[in-house]
Amino acid sequence: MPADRRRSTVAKFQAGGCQTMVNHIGGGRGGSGGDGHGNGAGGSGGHGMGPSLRFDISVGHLTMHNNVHGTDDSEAGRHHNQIAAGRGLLPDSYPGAYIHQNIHQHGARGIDMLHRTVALEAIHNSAESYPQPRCHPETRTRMLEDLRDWALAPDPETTVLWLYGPAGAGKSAIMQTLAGQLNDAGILGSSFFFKRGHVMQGNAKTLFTTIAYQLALSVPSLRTHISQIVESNPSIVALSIEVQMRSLICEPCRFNRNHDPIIILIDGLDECEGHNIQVEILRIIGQSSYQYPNSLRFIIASRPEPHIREMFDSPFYSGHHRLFNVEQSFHDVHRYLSDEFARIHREHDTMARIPLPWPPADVLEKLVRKSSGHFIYASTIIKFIDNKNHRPTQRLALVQDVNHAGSESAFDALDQLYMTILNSAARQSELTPILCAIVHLNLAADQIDKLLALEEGETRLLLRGLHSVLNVGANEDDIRSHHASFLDFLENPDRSGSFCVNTLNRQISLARSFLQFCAGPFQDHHVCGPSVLIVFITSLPSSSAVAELFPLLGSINPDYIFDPESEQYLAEHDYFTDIISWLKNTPSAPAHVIQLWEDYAFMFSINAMDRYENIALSVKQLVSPSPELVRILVSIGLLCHRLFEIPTKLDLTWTDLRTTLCSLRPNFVGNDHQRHIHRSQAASTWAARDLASQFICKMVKHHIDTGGGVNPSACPDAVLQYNAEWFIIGRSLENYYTRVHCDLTCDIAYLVRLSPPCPVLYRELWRIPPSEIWFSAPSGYQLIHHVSKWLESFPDTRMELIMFWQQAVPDPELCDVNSINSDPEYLENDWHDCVRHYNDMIARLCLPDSLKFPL
Ligand SMILES: Nc1ncnc2c1ncn2[C@@H]1O[C@H](COP(=O)(O)OP(=O)(O)OP(=O)(O)O)[C@@H](O)[C@H]1O
Repeated sequence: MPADRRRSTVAKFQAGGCQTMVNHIGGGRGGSGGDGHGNGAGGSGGHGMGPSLRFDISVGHLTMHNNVHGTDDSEAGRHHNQIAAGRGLLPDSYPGAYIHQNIHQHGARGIDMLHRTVALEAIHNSAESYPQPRCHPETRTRMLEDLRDWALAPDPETTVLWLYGPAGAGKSAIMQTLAGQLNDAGILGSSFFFKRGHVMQGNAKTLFTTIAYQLALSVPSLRTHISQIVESNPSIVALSIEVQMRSLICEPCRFNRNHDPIIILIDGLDECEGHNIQVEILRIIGQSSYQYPNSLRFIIASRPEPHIREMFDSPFYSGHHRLFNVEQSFHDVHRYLSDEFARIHREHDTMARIPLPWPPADVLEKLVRKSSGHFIYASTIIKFIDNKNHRPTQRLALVQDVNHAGSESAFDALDQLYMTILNSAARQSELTPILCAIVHLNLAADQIDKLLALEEGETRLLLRGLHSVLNVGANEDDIRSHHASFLDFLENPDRSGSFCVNTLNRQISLARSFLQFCAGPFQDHHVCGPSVLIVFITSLPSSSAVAELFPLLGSINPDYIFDPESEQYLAEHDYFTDIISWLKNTPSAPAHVIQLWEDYAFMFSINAMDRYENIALSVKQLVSPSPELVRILVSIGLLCHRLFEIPTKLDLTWTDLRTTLCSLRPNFVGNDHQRHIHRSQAASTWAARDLASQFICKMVKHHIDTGGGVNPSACPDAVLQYNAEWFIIGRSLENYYTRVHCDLTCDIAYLVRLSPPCPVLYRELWRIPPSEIWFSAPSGYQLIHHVSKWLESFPDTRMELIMFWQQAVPDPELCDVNSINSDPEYLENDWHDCVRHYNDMIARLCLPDSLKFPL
């Protein structure tokens, strides 16, 4: 559209372009004359035909079909003929009218035929849909402005706009308000508001005929063409919607003389019967935008149902549509609520003594938050409170009482909406466990699949029907509710009935699935941490009803409990105390399950004590710890291994680790399997020797198993580390393999340095293939450094091994000898730090000083 034309359109918009015409026509008797308007003089009444008088009220500027047969010569008729030439507008109570004779005079018999088939109630200001939802003043202003700008843009990049948002977000109110504004400006082509289940508005049969009918009346240059098409082929109204679109809308639009954009609004596409038809409508509209790119502009509003989204996401629509999200607006809802509360305060007699502001600001804020920025909640409570038969203060109190269950609830309308959505979903019985997991555990779709042992993708499939209340998002995103009120609804059995997620049976069933999942092999780091598990389990009543969960609580895979990712959460709050006291308070909780959790709590505190200041640790005085215990302590304190790695690194079971470590626990009641250490004075050094020997064997074995090659997936330590850091983007197993290999070489270096001079260990070091030593240059230099120092403790000088390793450097150039990692001073400092760390730990555990390494 040229700039000046656009200006004229906008000017029309701003001016409102309204002409008021009031047409008094009485049924049964001749109508009284219409009031004069513009140049027209008021006409005298026509000779009415009584019952045959018919109004078809439709969009503002267009039609009041006054089929007053035999009254063509009435004053009223003539008068209307004069004013109908413009695209005037009538007040809402008297939608646009101009009399049919006008059409007849232009030979528009086809329009008359069309008129008999259209769904007048689907038009934006139809009497039947009164009162239509409208935007409260000063709300959605920016959105409405953006929509108008898009619709009137002179050179649009797209001609189809999809306005989407969850149930009750306010889409229809926006579409109604926009239709009214465009109509006021005389630039609305047509509108169609679908209505679920309605005989005329609930299906696609009349969509395009209704649109064509309005176009014939709103765009003068199309009128004759549309009329002639229907006249020459009356059966068009019964042909396929594709043919109707092409013949009644696209073809005539080629004759649109003024080239102004023809704006067509379609609201509630998701309410049209049949998903396939909805998609078909989009296909037909999309096709028209290819074929007639500049004449038609469609604004289509719907909930974000997957099949509609998929159509817009498909290559067919790619680049041809604009997305327009009806976002939450807490500001708008606040505005609406405060205005409405003020009005209620003004209008209700019982409010005279209630001080303003009412409700107080904090209550208002809470209500705004509860709305989640969508209007459905806000408008529902206002309708409930604004009831002249009740005191608004009491009604507001009921709204705030979420547990209120009376004959009449504040949320009846809301509940009906949610029930309709849930009842129309497929496979409802399978839906409730998923809803339960969403509400209680905040999970993503793929996590729910795993937790409930569903086939991959099943949760997403089952939730397809609930996109208007749930934001399912990408696979790894938590599923969120669009409306906070939907969660309240699901949690209240009086409101959600069989969909309620808060019944004890449902919660126990979810707990069972959760515990079964955690009892299985470790699958995933991010499904659910122990903190989530503990919070959920301890939210269950401490009654015998939960007895079936005890065996499962006793068989959780510790990999889940000591998962490094959960460590921080567990450290922030004493979840272990919560579960232990919950178990102790629950009748018939078995003692061994309580002890197991006490052991876990103790192990966790040893693991985390030097990383988190708030971790309290109480230990018993142990004068002669077992060699196994010392080995584990060397692993934790000197080599800084974390608990989750120790079973793999030291080749232990979790039970071994638990029994050994918990022998330090003050009231440990397991098998006291501590053995006295023969050389208690040098327990640590012998533990270092044993561990060094174990790690050398591990390295040699890996070399043999992989034929000297690099095989990351055959290295359990690398796989473990790789999985533990699943959240790091761009990580590769190869990197972890290198890191683990480097750590192993470094561990051997430290352990050998701390070992007593031991010829057996010396011989074992010879078994390490040189390629393993130089797999990573810095750790090779580290090994040479510490083993050289260790060899100094031997009575005789043995430096052949060091020379052998040095000669085996594959390419000294490649090995960054100047790197800080091979600097002797750095190596010494690093080693000292580790030894000090270990010695501190021994002190904190109140173990004998003899266990410390000399520095
Ligand atoms: N801007 C607004 N100002 C005042 N009331 C509003 C506004 N937007 C929506 N409402 C009210 O909120 C309720 C829900 O709005 P609406 O029907 O437009 O939502 P919707 O997104 O079309 O919902 P659905 O997807 O269920 O069709 C209605 O009662 C409506 O009148």
